[in-house]
Amino acid sequence: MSIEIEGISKSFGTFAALKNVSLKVPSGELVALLGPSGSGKTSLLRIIAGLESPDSGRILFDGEEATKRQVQERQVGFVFQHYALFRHMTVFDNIAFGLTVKPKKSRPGKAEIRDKVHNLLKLIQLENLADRYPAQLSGGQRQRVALARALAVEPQVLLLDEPFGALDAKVRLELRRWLRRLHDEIHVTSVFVTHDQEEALEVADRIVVMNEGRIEQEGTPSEVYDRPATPFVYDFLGSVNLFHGRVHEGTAQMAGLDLSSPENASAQHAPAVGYVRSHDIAIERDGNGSGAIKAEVRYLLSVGPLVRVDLVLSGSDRTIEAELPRDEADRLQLQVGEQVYARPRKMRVFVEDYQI
Ligand SMILES: Nc1ncnc2c1ncn2[C@@H]1O[C@H](COP(=O)(O)OP(=O)(O)OP(=O)(O)O)[C@@H](O)[C@H]1O
Repeated sequence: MSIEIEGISKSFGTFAALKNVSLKVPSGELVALLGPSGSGKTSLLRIIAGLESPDSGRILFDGEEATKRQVQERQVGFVFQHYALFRHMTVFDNIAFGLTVKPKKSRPGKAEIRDKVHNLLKLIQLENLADRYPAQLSGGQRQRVALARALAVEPQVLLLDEPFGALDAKVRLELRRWLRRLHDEIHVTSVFVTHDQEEALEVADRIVVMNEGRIEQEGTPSEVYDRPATPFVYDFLGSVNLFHGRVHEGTAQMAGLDLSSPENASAQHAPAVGYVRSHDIAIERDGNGSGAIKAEVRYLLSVGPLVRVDLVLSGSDRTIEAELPRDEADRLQLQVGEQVYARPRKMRVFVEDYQI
């Protein structure tokens, strides 16, 4: 089922949590709402669910107005960060719950419920744990059961609010990959709230980046990562360095670099900021050719397969951060305190309201 969100606004008292948000979620897609705390992700999810009503705007399911529909009529399944399973019920009974409380005329028979729960147990790969109680499961297993419980009633839409937020990093990683594979199998339209960029980039078909109650950008993971539409998106999706400068005679000049910027010829002397991701800064021993900036190595830190290098730009006290594969760092044999050259391989320049 497709979801259309048209011009939704929502305030709590005088605080505007959502400001005229519009979004289309095509049927069968897995969409991540990504943004910092307080950006309005959960509010939007709750409005889609019918747990909250908007002050203005409309929600359409498959093109039909659903704004006034009750939660029960919307056929949505939820998984929350702390979706407490029923403690006194086994895994089997937890998953079966939604089916057993259906009105008699639409309730499946016992045998049908049993088959369905077994199929779901297979789907979440917990076939052997049907008789356990929630307290006898790990956090990751509990969230898988919560997902199976949500899926048991065959929702048209699945809403997930930070479902892996309470789990440790390794389990989170496993579960998000598992969720991606699961979605490839079942294709239920899903909206997934997260503040974790990596999680969104890895799991979602499309990412909606939210900030202060508005959508900053939406697109495929590679679109939002490789072509951030705004400085906010650049900053939010991965570590980034800022180079401050000005536009002069059609060229953006920053930190001793000249960047040709024909589109910008009209914005003479406008302040400009160049954004470069840490992994797009190369370090060289000799800065042959243009485009390299002299810098001093201030700090080196190995993080798994990468080495983080803090560099102080020569002639200023500004620090930038480069990220190198470990073999590249080994080859360069960098030492703290020595002079090197930093070369931004890819820079995106934002001049006031528009970008180059
Ligand atoms: N029921 C409420 N009453 C008052 N303010 C609320 C209510 N619900 C949300 N807010 C406020 O609206 C803003 C957006 O909240 P929301 O939970 O949608 O953000 P979020 O992006 O999901 O953040 P988080 O990741 O921290 O959950 C926040 O400033 C929050 O304090």
